Amino acid sequence: MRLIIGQVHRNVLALASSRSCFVVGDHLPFRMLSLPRAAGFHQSAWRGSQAVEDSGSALTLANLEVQSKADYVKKERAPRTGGPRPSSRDSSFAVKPKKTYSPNLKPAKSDLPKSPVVKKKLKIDEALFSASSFEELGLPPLLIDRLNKEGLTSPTEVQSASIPVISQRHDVVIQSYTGSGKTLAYLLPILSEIGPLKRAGEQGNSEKRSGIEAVVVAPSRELGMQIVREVEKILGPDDKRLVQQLVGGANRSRQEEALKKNKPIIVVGTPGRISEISAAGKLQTHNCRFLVLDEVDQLLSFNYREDMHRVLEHVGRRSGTSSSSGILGPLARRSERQTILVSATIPFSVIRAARSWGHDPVLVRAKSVVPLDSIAVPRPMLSQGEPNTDPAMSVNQAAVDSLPPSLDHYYCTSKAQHKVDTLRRCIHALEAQTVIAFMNNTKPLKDVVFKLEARGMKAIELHGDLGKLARSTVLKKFKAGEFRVLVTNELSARGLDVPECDLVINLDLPTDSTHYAHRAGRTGRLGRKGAVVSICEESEAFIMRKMRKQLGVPIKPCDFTEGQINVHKEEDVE
Ligand SMILES: Nc1ncnc2c1ncn2[C@@H]1O[C@H](COP(=O)(O)OP(=O)(O)OP(=O)(O)O)[C@@H](O)[C@H]1O
Repeated sequence: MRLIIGQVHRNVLALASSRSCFVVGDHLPFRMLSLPRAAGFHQSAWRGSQAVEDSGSALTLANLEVQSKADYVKKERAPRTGGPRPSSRDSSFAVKPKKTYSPNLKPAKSDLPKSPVVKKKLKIDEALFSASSFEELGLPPLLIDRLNKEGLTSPTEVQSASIPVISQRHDVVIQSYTGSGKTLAYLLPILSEIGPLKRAGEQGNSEKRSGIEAVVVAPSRELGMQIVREVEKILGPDDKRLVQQLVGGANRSRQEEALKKNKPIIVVGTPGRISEISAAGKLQTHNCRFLVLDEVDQLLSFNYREDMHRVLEHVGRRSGTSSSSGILGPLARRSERQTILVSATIPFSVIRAARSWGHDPVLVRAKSVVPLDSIAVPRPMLSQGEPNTDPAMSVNQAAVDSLPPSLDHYYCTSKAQHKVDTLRRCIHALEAQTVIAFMNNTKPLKDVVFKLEARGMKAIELHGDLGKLARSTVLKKFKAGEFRVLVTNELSARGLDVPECDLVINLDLPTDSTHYAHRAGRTGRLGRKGAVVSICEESEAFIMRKMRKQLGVPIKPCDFTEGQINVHKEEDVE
């Protein structure tokens, strides 16, 4: 294996990419993935990756020659390049019979949720699930029992692709659209090897190891706590103390006490709190086998660089391994752990970082597994596949691949002072029951909540200025259906899983297509239907048209009158 050592050292924490990602190292060639061993079940994907490399074009499911269920994805995504979607899809919202709703005539109490709150059964698109079972993926029987007890019987596509590859000890980058089940895609292979549910062959190793065996890092407390709940669910009530949250905003000394008392095998936390406790010598992660960065593109942004540097330097560093002054530097230490990087949006800077950190790192997507060194720097393309001369108009491939196929996208224009009214009309017209409305700042959230409540629509705000307890209470109440609208900011854009959410509204436009994609992904979870409506001022409509081109999806202009949505004639994609 050829190492460009100098390059690695020079590039530690170098800033990279327009999205302010930093990378450790730059060019490290990796051994090619041994096909029969690691990706035998994805030969077609492999062939596809070769083609991609040759053509130098962006990596997509389509050019990976994926057949069968991938056709489903293709069919769903085909209209994104311009033409209108099949009418059956539009019919969910656009072709509803006219109702007699009139904002002036309807009494305010009609906005109140029907009481008592009855949770409707959510229809899940089965095409998202893989043909194989958890048994076929080689998960241990105890773990499968626990999954079945929680009602989880079939893996999703991304889980089917990830579990065998992680079990074969590859470092991986997992990219799959929002709500496709990425959390279990990395948790299940980890819990197959550590803790009380692990496979029989691993039991003998338990004495050799002690302490924390997996560290999961997430950018927000909410996401961190959500992952903790997921681990607790799988471990079951008797063993849930084996996972410890280390999120910011919570009492640090209590977390440190719990580490000492409960001796967890897995910790989940935010970068700041993990590095704080680690620096204080209260968190021993040197023997750690797994490091997961969930929402990796955000974690590698400039804001987190110091804390992430500590995490990357310490997790999985065995005592006795040479320090950073050693000739291999950070690479030697990295070799002891398996690194798993996860997000719906994987920019090329993350691929570059993963190449420099990993052993045989591979990119896992719902239908494919490809070695990272086969991925060329993407060339900007227009959505129609033509070469691009204006970088601002290029398709943002990372964002395109992150959008669930089951979403309908719309935008409408409104004067700033009428936006909340438009929001209400939109909710009525689409008959949405669980709505997340995004704004860019914290201050106006309260005002929107006040206006909605004044009209009898139950709404609540969520933002970072609320204390930890208040934040979790708000989320709990919203998930329980006590409020119809959650008015929030970017804090909730990533990872938040509220399966019932059937409508996302942008009351302020997101800053770019990646932010649009993460916000949009709060609905349409796990193949469910969902709609995204952006409410903008007339002068901002061009931004929506631009975003439509960058994302390659139809974002249709519309308005809401007489209690229904009127979709305007599809504009040609310019
Ligand atoms: N195999 C499965 N069977 C049934 N439900 C599942 C399965 N896997 C995951 N889920 C559920 O699907 C939902 C979405 O999963 P998850 O939050 O992991 O998605 P994600 O891909 O990480 O989304 P995001 O990119 O927004 O973070 C969760 O409610 C999770 O419990």
